[in-house]
Amino acid sequence: MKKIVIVGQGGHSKVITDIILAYNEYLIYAVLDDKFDKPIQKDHIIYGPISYAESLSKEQEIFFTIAIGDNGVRRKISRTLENIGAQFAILKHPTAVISRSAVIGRGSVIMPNCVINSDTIIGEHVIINSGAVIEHDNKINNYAHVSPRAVMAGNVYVGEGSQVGAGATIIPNTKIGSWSIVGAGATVIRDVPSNVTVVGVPAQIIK
Ligand SMILES: CC(=O)SCCNC(=O)CCNC(=O)[C@H](O)C(C)(C)COP(=O)(O)OP(=O)(O)OC[C@H]1O[C@@H](n2cnc3c(N)ncnc32)[C@H](O)[C@@H]1OP(=O)(O)O
Repeated sequence: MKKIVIVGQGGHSKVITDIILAYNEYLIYAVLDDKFDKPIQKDHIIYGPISYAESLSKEQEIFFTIAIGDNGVRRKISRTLENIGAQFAILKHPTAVISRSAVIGRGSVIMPNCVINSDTIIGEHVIINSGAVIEHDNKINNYAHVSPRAVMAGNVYVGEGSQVGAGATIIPNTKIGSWSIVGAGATVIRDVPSNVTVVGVPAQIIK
């Protein structure tokens, strides 16, 4: 079995652990978080600070997953790990329904009960959270997060680092810029620029 290192030990990390355990592809080898000051071993798992990734990355057949929900922090850590040559796992819960023509980038996580339809492209280090529906021909860029039960209709574009809140709906042919936030429950009916927050039905910019 391939070894996996989970970076981050918060709520998001618990769900990622369940996804790893749902498959027999990876063995949880280490959990890294800066709440640990030095590496220790417990129940056959190494717990240590994130800086310990450098020694772990030199081992054979070892993969990393960044189990941190904050998109900016995930980007920062991914860059640090890339610089030390880390390889990233793609994690897909067995209940997710994913089209054969969909493409999923390294480091991305597809949570339980998601649907990802034809010709959709999911970038790197993206989170598609529980029960989200990503219809055909979407492009979800690096470090984005589609929260639980959000619905992206056909041909939606989500820019780098943006978060689509829980239960939000984006109508077809709509573009969300980079590092924007769509509030929980919003319905987006027109393009959203970069670096803004939108809420409501229909969604309006509040920040
Ligand atoms: C497993 C997981 O948990 S995955 C994580 C899923 N997370 C989410 O879905 C969170 C999505 N986040 C939200 O919806 C947040 O409320 C945000 C980001 C839209 C706004 O948060 P903040 O920037 O802190 O704004 P704040 O709470 O100050 O609200 C600003 C105004 O917008 C309103 N507002 C905030 N969120 C929403 C919303 N989702 N829908 C409608 N109105 C909203 C507030 O009532 C407030 O209105 P007021 O000025 O008239 O009082």
